[in-house]
Amino acid sequence: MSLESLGWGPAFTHAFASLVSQFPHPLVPGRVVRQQRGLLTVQTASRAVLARTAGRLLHQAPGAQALPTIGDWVALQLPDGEGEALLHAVLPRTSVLARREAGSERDGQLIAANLDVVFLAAGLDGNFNPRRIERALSLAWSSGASPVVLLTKADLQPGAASLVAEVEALAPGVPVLALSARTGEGVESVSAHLPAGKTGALLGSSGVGKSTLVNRLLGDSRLVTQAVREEDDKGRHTTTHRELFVLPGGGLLIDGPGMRELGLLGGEDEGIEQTFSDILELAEGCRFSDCQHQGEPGCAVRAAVASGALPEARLASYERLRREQAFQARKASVTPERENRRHERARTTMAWDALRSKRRRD
Ligand SMILES: Nc1nc2c(ncn2[C@@H]2O[C@H](COP(=O)(O)OP(=O)(O)OP(=O)(O)O)[C@@H](O)[C@H]2O)c(=O)[nH]1
Ligand SMILES: [Zn+2]
Repeated sequence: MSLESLGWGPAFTHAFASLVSQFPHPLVPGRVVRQQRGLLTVQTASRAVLARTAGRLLHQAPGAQALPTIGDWVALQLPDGEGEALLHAVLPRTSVLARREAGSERDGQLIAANLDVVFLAAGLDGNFNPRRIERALSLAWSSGASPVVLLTKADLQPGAASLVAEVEALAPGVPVLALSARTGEGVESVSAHLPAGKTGALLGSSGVGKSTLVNRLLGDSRLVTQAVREEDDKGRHTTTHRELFVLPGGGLLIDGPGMRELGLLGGEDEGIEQTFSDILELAEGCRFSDCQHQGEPGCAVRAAVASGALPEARLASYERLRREQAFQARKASVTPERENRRHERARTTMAWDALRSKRRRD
């Protein structure tokens, strides 16, 4: 596989050449094509290897942003035989998509690097929310890549055309495509935005149809590119990896369950987020990113209540809903083992009670 087909260009050649001279051992360039937590797979011109980040890079890196992420071009020291390669350096990025952590001193968490296009997918079914698209757009713009909005599940929405117009109005100059991964309608216009050698990332909350779309785009090549799915130690499918797929037309697309955990695009609490977007926006101004608005210093939400900008009753109903939701989430997360232990304890208690009452009778 040539580096050019993975998106390599003259700027990288240049950066790599000046970097290599600083290392005593031979290095080869490659691109991070798969990431599962800290485990990276790097594709070089000759092969794909697992790579470990060199200790020096780990310790010298000024902040998390300097560490390798999916889409990065890196300099590797290949192993003599089998085994892991050592990743010594990350080449300067042309763009970087990071989760924003408002009010925090820390760097944003990296999502992907060296993107030309960021596809923001939103479903045209029940949860359609232009506000969320707006927020996601600002994140995409700040990456340095160009956003393209994908309105999925168009087959479920007879009024798709007017919603496209609505989104176009809030995002002047941004292509807005309606498509259906189910019928295939509009899917080819997605590939048209990703010519050979260009890299895109697909972002969107769970259920908007990202996997279905990727399957459509990949066609038969999915079977080749899809590696064995990892399982964690409990045999569950892990949901954190990101992968760079080569589309039949030569475009490169980063996707994976890890691409949906973008706070801005909403998750399970998106109903609440939607309803109380004003509070969430205020909360971005809180000093602590995990502020509970319970009297922490620098709390922008409490400040808004104090100034009268946010009615106290509205904050109270938001907090009540959050508590209910947290309770539901805890209930849902009772694991079988925990459930077993509870039964175990109940049986033991019953045995003791029986023994005690027997003693009393004796
Ligand atoms: N009607 C319709 N349903 C679709 C379309 N695309 C996906 N779906 C359905 O929507 C559901 C979610 O699709 P996925 O492709 O798994 O969504 P996802 O965004 O990958 O979700 P995660 O894997 O949880 O991140 C599935 O039941 C799909 O069959 C579409 O274009 N039209
Ligand atoms: Zn606060």
